[in-house]
Amino acid sequence: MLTSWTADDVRAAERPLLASGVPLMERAAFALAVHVGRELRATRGRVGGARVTLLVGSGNNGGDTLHAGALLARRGAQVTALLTSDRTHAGGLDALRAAHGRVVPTLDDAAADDAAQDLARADVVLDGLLGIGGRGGVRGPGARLLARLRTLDADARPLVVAVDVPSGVGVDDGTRTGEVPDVDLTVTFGACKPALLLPPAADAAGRVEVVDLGLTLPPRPAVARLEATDVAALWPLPGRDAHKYVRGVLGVVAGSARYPGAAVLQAAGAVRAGVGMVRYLGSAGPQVLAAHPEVVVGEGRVQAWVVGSGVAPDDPEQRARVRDALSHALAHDEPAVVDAGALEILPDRVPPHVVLTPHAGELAALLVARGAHATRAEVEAAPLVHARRAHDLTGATVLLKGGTTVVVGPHGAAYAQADGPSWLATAGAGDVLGGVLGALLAGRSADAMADPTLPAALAAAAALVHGRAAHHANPGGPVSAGDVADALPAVVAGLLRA
Ligand SMILES: NC(=O)C1=CN([C@@H]2O[C@H](COP(=O)(O)OP(=O)(O)OC[C@H]3O[C@@H](n4cnc5c(N)ncnc54)[C@H](O)[C@@H]3O)[C@@H](O)[C@H]2O)[C@@H](O)CC1
Ligand SMILES: [K+]
Repeated sequence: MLTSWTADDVRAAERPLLASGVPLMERAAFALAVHVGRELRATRGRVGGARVTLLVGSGNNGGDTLHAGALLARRGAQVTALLTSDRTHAGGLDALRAAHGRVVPTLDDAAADDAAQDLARADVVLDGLLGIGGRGGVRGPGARLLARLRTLDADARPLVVAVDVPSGVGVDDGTRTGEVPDVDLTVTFGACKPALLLPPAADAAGRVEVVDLGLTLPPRPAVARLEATDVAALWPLPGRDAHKYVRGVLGVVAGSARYPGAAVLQAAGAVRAGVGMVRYLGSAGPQVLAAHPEVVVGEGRVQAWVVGSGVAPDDPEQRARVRDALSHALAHDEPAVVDAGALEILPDRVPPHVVLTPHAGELAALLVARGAHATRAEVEAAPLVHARRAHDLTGATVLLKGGTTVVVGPHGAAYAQADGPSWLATAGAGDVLGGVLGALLAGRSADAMADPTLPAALAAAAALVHGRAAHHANPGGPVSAGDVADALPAVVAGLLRA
């Protein structure tokens, strides 16, 4: 599992070490210089003679950058520091000067234009404008330099390394404001930060290297990302004496005369993910049975529900079934996945074993229906913030679908899963995901009732498996939702061996 901590968590963890005289900045700068040196050796064979340009802000992030620049200068690099403030970390500046680095104040437009030539000639640029102390987008001279860097021709573009985080990202919430450099590598100190996992900021971060500074961090990360080796511990495994009812029965209320495919695909996701049994309720029974003879059509006992996919607004009977299923789930402590059409008929408050699976537009509509202001674009610009708002307003666990899927649950539980290829953005893929998640909740129904944060972990696991199934179905190329479902058994088997 990848784990990240907020700026405040990191500061609090640094405090006792700094108080006892541990030279954290020197350690951070040394590790940064090692990583940059490695990149330079890989791209041009050696560090000696390499042109290194430092973008230096007013805080300690700039201090790290200047110290790393000094170390690189001592290894023979030609280092230029572009200062963007009349305040600069004094120790870092002294170190760079002592190592014969060049220091260029870059405070006005003319100076920024001259500096643009430095940027174009550089082998590597270190972004040391803002770290965990940044508030809002980069302002002033730093923003001018980032604009110059962005508009360089592709063949003049140097390697760009972010110091701690790409400047201009919301460190804790993954937003971006104003100019944010698109970096190749982020060297982050003490712990990974949420912005390096969350969309849209993480898209700017490139490869992430975490430098261990020996910090003692709080037990619960701010945002996590499950990896392949985490799935086996979450997956419901059949015991020796298992039978279908023990393994979990999933009630599927999906599809309508107009959209029978949603029901077929949702059943496919659940069946292929290894649920004990699927019970289907709705008018698409013949289509579901034709595709999946193992499904049972009609009412009966279930351990979890998935409701709403492909339920047309003009299908009062199916909407009534969705309402009944939701009431049953709430009255009998059965976990439920609430998708698409069912989001509109969600009760005001629900427990966290109800998992909502909206995309950005549906999440915006859900928030608006509860009196909050949100547009689809705002949700996409700040997925964690809006998923958290939806959790706060409804009580539900929220899985917000997107290129990176964000999951939020109670007690601050949050995950950002970036497992699928862009090809996964295809009709019906969300129905398959709902089926996979329903299968997990049915298989771990009692556990999900006992541990209110488990549904969020299961939702993240479902997103991981779903994304990997898309890769597996057709590496590097297009996939249909059905292909994704078909790939599930092999992907799950592989993950259980991991
Ligand atoms: N606390 C520590 O001991 C350590 C900190 N380290 C580094 O220190 C960084 C944090 O340092 P700081 O707290 O000084 O914060 P930053 O260096 O992130 O930036 C704070 C400075 O930038 C200015 N500023 C804030 N928002 C701005 C904006 N939007 N545009 C322009 N200027 C803005 C502030 O006035 C302040 O002077 C970390 O990210 C990391 O790089 C590392 O050296 C490891 C040890
Ligand atoms: K930075």
